[in-house]
Amino acid sequence: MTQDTAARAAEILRGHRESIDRLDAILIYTLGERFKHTQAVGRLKAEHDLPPSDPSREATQIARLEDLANRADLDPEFAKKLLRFVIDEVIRHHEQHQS
Ligand SMILES: C=C(O[C@@H]1C=C(C(=O)O)C=C[C@H]1O)C(=O)O
Repeated sequence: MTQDTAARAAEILRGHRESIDRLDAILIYTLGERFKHTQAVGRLKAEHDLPPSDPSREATQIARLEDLANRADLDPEFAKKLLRFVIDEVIRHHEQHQS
């Protein structure tokens, strides 16, 4: 590899990493906003004696996310695992609201 091609590759890598950093920030802020709403849902459920989890709502979301993932060129299995991970954390919060 010449010095020129190495410098060009380094520049391309830097550009990708800047984009990755911006997208990571979007992911974190988006998750923060999502958790604000789910915390409000958790308080509402606790006030009205509703169960922490809602499997039928989850099934609808998983089907929707699978479709979105396919359209976004994202592995649908990964998208489902990610949503499951997030929802499990939300349910844990809801259980804490009820105790
Ligand atoms: C947020 C809710 O509570 C739980 C968490 C969900 C989520 O994080 O999307 C979905 C369904 C519920 O199991 C809800 O009922 O809407």
